[in-house]
Amino acid sequence: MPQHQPGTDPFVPALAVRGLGLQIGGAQILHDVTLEVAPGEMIGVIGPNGAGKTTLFNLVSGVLRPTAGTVRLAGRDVTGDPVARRARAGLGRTFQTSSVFPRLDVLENVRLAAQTHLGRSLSVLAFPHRGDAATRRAVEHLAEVGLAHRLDVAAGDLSHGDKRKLEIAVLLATDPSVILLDEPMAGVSSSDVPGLSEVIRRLHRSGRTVLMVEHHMDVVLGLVDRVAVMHHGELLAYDTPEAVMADPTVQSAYLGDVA
Ligand SMILES: Nc1ncnc2c1ncn2[C@@H]1O[C@H](COP(=O)(O)OP(=O)(O)OP(=O)(O)O)[C@@H](O)[C@H]1O
Repeated sequence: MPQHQPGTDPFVPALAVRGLGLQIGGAQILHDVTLEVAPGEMIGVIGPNGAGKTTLFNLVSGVLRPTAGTVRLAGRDVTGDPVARRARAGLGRTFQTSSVFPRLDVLENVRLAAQTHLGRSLSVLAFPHRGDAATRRAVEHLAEVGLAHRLDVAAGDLSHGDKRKLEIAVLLATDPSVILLDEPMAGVSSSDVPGLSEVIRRLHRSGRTVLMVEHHMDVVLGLVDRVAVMHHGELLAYDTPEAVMADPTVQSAYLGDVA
């Protein structure tokens, strides 16, 4: 059982999406998506290309505004809030493409995020030292993702798998209660997949709430509590991996498409 983070109420969903829709021009990109995620739960979001997975993440994180429905974080309606306010409310997100500063070293990438979160100025000239709060926090998060031995390496020199781990450490430095991972395995070599999966598994075990869009079915099914299956902008199924895999509608609509 995942531990619940302090201050979270197990009876209030960490994330609740109700009747969420997005219409652009005449196109219905997302239609009537309703799902709840309990504190400490890990959800996999799957579906064929163009099914609406990234759009769902964009609506939840505030990159896009829905034309219908609501988004609630720990019971609070954030539907009208911009990205930064949702981030302050505890929503953290990684993107499909790498977002690290390639010329800065691993420690500096995370220290900057920690420093910003702790309310200090966003400056690499803030004369950091190993004992300051932001640096301590950065080292802790880098240990959590298994990069404690690579602090001085330029982020641009890391493998794709290690860059993904670094992005997760950057995210952890902002202390998110709900984490959205958008295709964490994208571009990662197959030899790096097990290590990265283990890092994600640890995020879950530490009690954080995680939603993950991922095409690697074996990774998703081995990690998550429930799977949300998207198809043509709608939520086709939302259940345990076993139930979803056994669902004939899912098999024909999704698994049939990708076979
Ligand atoms: N701003 C937009 N304007 C018009 N169409 C859009 C817009 N954003 C997304 N779409 C369309 O909506 C559909 C869903 O796209 P989305 O990127 O959410 O799918 P996805 O499931 O994440 O796909 P993938 O697995 O390829 O990343 C696609 O057909 C896409 O072309």
